[in-house]
Amino acid sequence: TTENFQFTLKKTDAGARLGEVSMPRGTIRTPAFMPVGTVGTVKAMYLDQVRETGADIILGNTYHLMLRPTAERVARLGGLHKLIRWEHPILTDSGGFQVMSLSGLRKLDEQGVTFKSHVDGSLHHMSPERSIEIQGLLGSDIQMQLDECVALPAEPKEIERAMELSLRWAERCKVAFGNQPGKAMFGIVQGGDVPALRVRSAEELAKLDLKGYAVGGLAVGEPQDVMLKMLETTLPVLPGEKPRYLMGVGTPDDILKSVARGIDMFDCVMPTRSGRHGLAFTRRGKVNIRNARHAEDMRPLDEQSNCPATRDYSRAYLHHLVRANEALGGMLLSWHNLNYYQELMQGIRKAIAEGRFADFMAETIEEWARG
Ligand SMILES: CNc1nc2cc3c(cc2[nH]1)N=C(N)NC3
Repeated sequence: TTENFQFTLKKTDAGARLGEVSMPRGTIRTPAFMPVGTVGTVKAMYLDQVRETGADIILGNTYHLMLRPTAERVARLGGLHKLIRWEHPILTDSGGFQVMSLSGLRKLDEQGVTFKSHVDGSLHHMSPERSIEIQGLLGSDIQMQLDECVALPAEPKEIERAMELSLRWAERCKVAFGNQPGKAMFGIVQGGDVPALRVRSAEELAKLDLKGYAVGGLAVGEPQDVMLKMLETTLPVLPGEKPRYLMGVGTPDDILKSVARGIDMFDCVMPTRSGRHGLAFTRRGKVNIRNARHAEDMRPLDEQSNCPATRDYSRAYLHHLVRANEALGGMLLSWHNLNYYQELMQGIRKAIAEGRFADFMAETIEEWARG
């Protein structure tokens, strides 16, 4: 680790990149999957287990934490890392996406957004400056700019207006963030599904010389081929020596195809949320453990795994727990899925290191299909 934020590109294999982000709190091996810890917890998991699965960094959310327990209280309690007992890096989203998707949005203007809390209906205002202030109070290592996310489909004029506002907010966030050597503020490329707007957003953000760049406004229900097309349009315009983060993505298939196009970092609720609903990701494809076919299947999900949830518990027991809506069901499947995602990332990193990523991707997708 270093006292500065440092991204090192170690190897490329066609479009895929092997790298690492070193920060005072630890090193992030990329391509990286970041478990989502929305309100200061990766749901149904102990953070020791999250670390054990191989996670180098987790996410927190400005929107949720500012509403409860509030950023000021987290700061009084010593910051998020101390409060939740995770001493490795934490990336916090800015609230841009959550305000649009979760709150009763009241007003959006040049200054910021005014919204009603989905927790208690109280009124809140968030400006780019306040979002960065909150992320600072939380002690976040990688802070995201405040952006305006437009739900697709949308009129190109509307997408352009939101993209240009997000660019102005990126500059204000850069000023508000100032100079914090061991930390980083990432910009977020917007532009919806309009290639020319994506390119302009990426070009303008690149001029700000930020520490890293996220591709946002995707994984909002658009088809995978549209998402991949936007990556092919956007990534070549972003500086190659900076990390690229695809927000909210995704399934194992999304991740493989996005790594192939040059994405370094991912976050998604998929492994934890679907685990709580009884869906297991495995090397042989998805297993809906609720399905009656598992009721007396004494096999574990994968006897070769080193994860206890995957190796030691029968599908029959997992089926029973999920059908009975028992907490242990969601706990074991979240643990299994996070471990599967990290094993996938480990396989991806190894394949890039050995110059065989294309084969790894084809073989992995083929094995899922075999079922
Ligand atoms: C689940 N899909 C998803 N797309 C996203 C897109 C964004 C985001 C979070 C997301 N999650 N956070 C932002 N601040 N902006 C863009």
